[in-house]
Amino acid sequence: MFSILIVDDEPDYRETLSLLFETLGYRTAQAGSAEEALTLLEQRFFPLVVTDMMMEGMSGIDLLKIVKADYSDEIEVIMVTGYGSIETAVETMKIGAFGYFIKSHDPAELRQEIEKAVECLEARKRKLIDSSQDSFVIGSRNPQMARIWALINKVADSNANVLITGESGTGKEIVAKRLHDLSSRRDRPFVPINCQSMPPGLIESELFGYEKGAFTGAGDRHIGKLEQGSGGTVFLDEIGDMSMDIQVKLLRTLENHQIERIGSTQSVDVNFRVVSATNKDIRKAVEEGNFREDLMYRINTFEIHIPPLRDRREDIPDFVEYFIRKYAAETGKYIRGMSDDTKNYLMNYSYPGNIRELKNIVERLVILASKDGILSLEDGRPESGAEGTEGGRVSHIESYKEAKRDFEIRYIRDVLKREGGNITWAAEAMGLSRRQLFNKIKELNIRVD
Ligand SMILES: Nc1ncnc2c1ncn2[C@@H]1O[C@H](COP(=O)(O)OP(=O)(O)OP(=O)(O)O)[C@@H](O)[C@H]1O
Repeated sequence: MFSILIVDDEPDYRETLSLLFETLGYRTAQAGSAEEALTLLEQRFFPLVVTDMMMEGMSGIDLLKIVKADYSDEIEVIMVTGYGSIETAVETMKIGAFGYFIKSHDPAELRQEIEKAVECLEARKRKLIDSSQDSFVIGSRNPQMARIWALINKVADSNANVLITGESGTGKEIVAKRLHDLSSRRDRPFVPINCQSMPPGLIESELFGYEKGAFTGAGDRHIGKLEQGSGGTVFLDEIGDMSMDIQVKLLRTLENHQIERIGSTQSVDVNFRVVSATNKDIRKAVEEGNFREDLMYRINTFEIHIPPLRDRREDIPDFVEYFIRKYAAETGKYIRGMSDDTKNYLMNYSYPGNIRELKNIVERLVILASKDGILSLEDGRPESGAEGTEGGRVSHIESYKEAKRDFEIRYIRDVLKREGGNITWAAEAMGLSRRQLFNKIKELNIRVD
């Protein structure tokens, strides 16, 4: 249900608006001042704020300015005032209000404004979670993450280097791609490079390229990723794992905007923006002498920290819906809904592998869904019906904890079996790191053949 925050220092007027909006089918919350509204916005996400203009303390205009600065288009604001004038209406719209309503006017006008705003917010959301190949979930129902999306929108069209931090699977690469897509570099290449997966010798030639015959095995000239990304964005994933000597070379390139291919003495001008990501604590790496401080300052003009999925559970339903649509389209299956226990499981699970893990769980549920089109953990269990059931009915009710453990054991066993017992591959398929899977295997006492 759509939530509207009503801000007014007159309790009666707040109550009237609340009644009006609730009869229209919206959920409401009330704040008696702009200050209280800001506190509420920190705790819960309201896509729409309807605020009085003249209030004791901070005015509605001040509130509008702060909301637009912190959340930009993630939150729309409608300004309500007792004394309307064309000038104030124009002023509020210039600051970014979605609409304007004068208290003495017909409430039908306000209703229309609200409906327009809701339609606009929902259309934006639909566009963002459509199931086309390259789209992703953008925006958030979690206040902290909604602010991060607003910051992403703001810094995208600048040349500032951005460092994205956060646990594995939180969507750092998606954010990097979004920064690129929203920038004026969008028609030029987005070049991702994983600094962790490549052996140190290879990463240098991948980044800087080489001339024909530069070293044994160097066939034709190879254009490196930094040169390929010229005009566009280079995404340096897992930058915390970059070796010290490559860090020196990268820093030099960032300072003088030139590279030298290996085996060449000529410099080539390059103009790329760097977006980097790491799930390591880069400041600690600097303290421990594993990361250059000067490079850290170069790459993090802005730092964007993405919280883990378990700290923004409000977003789970949108992700689930998005991935169901994606995998239903891919598999050609018609999915009508999901069982209550599956919903509870998805809402309450801790997702150590974050969005990647949620994505893999939903993919699996869609693939294994039976003909009725209802997603069910029961279908997700390969050996379901084999034990603990009588005539298809569960003989005793397990505690939630037991059921979860049971699911995890079967799920991990099944994926391990499918990946031929290879823990690295199985971890990748599940959206976990190797270590996370290894710890789970130990904790659940699973035998790996
Ligand atoms: N906002 C999103 N919308 C749709 N899918 C998403 C979103 N964020 C992440 N994902 C999906 O989750 C998976 C992990 O995302 P991504 O690779 O960006 O995470 P990461 O933080 O870079 O992970 P790692 O640190 O392991 O490289 C990907 O498959 C991605 O498609």
